[in-house]
Formats: sequence, C-alpha cells, structure tokens
Amino acid sequence: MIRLEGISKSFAGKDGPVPALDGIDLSVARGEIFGIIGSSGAGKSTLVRLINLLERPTGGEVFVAGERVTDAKGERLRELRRSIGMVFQHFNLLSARTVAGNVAYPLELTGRYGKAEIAARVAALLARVGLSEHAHKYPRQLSGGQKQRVGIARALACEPQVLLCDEATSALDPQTTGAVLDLLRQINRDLGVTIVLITHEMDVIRRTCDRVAVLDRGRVVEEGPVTEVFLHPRHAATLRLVREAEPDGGWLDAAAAADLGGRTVRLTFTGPAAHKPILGRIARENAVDYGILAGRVGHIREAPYAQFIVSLAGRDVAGAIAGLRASGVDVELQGGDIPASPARIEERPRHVV
Ligand SMILES: Nc1ncnc2c1ncn2[C@@H]1O[C@H](COP(=O)(O)OP(=O)(O)OP(=O)(O)O)[C@@H](O)[C@H]1O
Repeated sequence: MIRLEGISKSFAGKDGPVPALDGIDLSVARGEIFGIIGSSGAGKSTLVRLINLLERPTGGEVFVAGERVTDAKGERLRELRRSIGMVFQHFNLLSARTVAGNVAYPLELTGRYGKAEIAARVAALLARVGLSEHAHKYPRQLSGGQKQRVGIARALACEPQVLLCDEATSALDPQTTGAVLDLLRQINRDLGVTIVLITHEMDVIRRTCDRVAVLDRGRVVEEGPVTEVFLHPRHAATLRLVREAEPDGGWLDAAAAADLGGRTVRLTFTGPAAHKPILGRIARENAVDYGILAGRVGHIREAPYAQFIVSLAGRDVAGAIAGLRASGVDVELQGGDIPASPARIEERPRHVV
C-alpha cells in the first residue's frame, strides 16, 4: 500500500543542511497496522509527513497504492491527500466549529457533496466513534479522548485508504489511550483501512500493531513483526525503548548472566506454550533445578506471552534446553556455553541494521 524507496530528507539549517532521514526503505502492506517507533528527534514525524507529501523527500521515491507519487501536484496531490487521513497528537480541531462542523469540514472542502449528504455522512462517522450525542458541542467542551475521536472521525470523512496517526495518543492518559487504540483497531478491522502509527511508546506498538520499524537518528535500525521485535530486541535503540516500557521486565546484562555459572537462559513462551506448565516438567525429566531471576507476562495484541530469565543447573542442562525447544519455547542463552541454534534466529522474518 505504501512503499518508501531510498528516502532521504534534510532541512536547511544555519550551517548547511540538517539530515533528518537517511536511506529509508519501508513497505506497508494493505490493511495492516504498521508502527514506527523512535525516541524524540529520530525522524518519525518527518517520515510520516513524507507519506502524504506534507514534506517532499530530498532523495528517493514514495509509492502509494502502487503509484509513484513523489512529485504529485495539483488535483493529483489533493486526491492523494483525501485518500490519506491524518490524526494529530494535539487534535488540531477548529475551535469555532462544533464537533459535527469539524467532521463536515473536509467534506465541504471537496465541493462534491450536498448539505443532506454531508449531514448523513457526519452522523454515521460520529456514530462510529461513539460521539453521536456530542455533535453540537464545541471542542472546548470535550475531554482529550473525545477530541481525538473527533480527529479520527474527521480523518475518516473522505473514506481514506490510509490513516496516518502521529503520536495520536501521546496527549492522553493511559485509560483513554487504551480506548482510542481499541477504536483504531476496530476501524482497521471494519473498514480495512491501512494504519501507520508513529509513537515513542513501545506499549502503544505492543497493543496495536502488526509490524513495527524502529527509527534511530534518521535510519530504520530494526524492522519486523511486533512479537519478534518486542520479545527479541536486537538493536540498542530497540532495547532502550522496550526497557522504558518495562523497566523491571526481565533483562539481565551479559556480565550478570555469566556470573551465574553460564547456564542462564531467556525463555520466551508465546501462543499455546504460554499457558502450559512446561518448565517444571522439563526440569524434572532432566533432573535440573531452576531459579527464575526475572520475568514478564502479558499480551501482544490478543496473544499471550511470558518471558523469563532462568538459571539452570543439574544433571542434563543441554537436554533441558533441547526439551524446552521441542515444546515450542524459544530459548536464548544469556552469556552461556551452550550455543543457541543459529537456524532459529535466521528463520525470523526481520531486518536489523
Ligand atoms: N522543518 C524543519 N526544519 C529544520 N529541521 C527540522 C524540521 N523538521 C524536523 N527537523 C529536524 O529533523 C529531525 C527529525 O525531526 P522529527 O520531528 O521528524 O523527529 P521525531 O522523531 O518526530 O521527534 P519528536 O518525537 O520529538 O517529534 C530533528 O533533528 C529535527 O530537529
């Protein structure tokens, strides 16, 4: 649905060009929820604004729905912008217009619809975002979550194929964030709209996205399915973002792992393995004792996961590791002497710089 090829972008600065993006290659499939995560200044906003050509790339090409749009102008550009809705962190609502008036605005701008049709479309959009009873209120009378629902309804007004969400939940409290993310997922499911969501919060990605790209200093440093990137972060920038989300979530540095005798493993249980009492059985079968050093359990979208750092000692540690792997548990050594199977790593469909 969206393809960025060799994108670079620099801005004019006092002392010459300031690079913001460098060599970005990204593809977003039709119908998926794709997350772009990075810390402040990584280039997320610039990247997302290149998709609807609010910014033009310095180099590279932008494709939307298979068509090259890098230098679209005039009616072609207006049409492209209508096919790509955008949701902003600070809502960007018109304060002098009511809720209904804000949602009607992009429809009025097209000049294509009569009053009755606009009213019918606005009513349907407000019903979709749960704001039918607030149609005649003004933005100042709404909570942050309600304002963002208006922003989403407005972004959907022209029936876009793509929804770009630029830190759409960053100004909201955690509970409201959850409700807005649920709404975005429902819209994705019901309407098949492709969603590109940029955020600095790993939790937003974990709850919402199918795939994620990690942006660091203008480059994509890691990309893949959210489960893979979240549970097995490889790049330092990704690890930092995951740790921010779960400060006590079960990370152990290599030195601490080695101190525990070289039998320290990170076990990741996903899918059916997350609910089975595998660890105790394998320990018994191999006459191995285990100590849980750290751990985290939760969900990635609807899928449960559990991840533990465990020290293993006893008769047949290698046998225990083989048994865990045979039971569908992902085992990674944390500075130990039993080699991890390289095949498992290569099987993972992802890209790390
Ligand atoms: N219009 C501009 N003029 C000059 N420099 C810019 C402009 N827009 C962005 N930049 C620079 O480009 C880099 C990337 O900025 P961008 O806003 O895309 O990052 P970000 O990841 O969205 O950060 P944040 O989360 O803080 O908004 C930064 O160094 C920023 O200062």
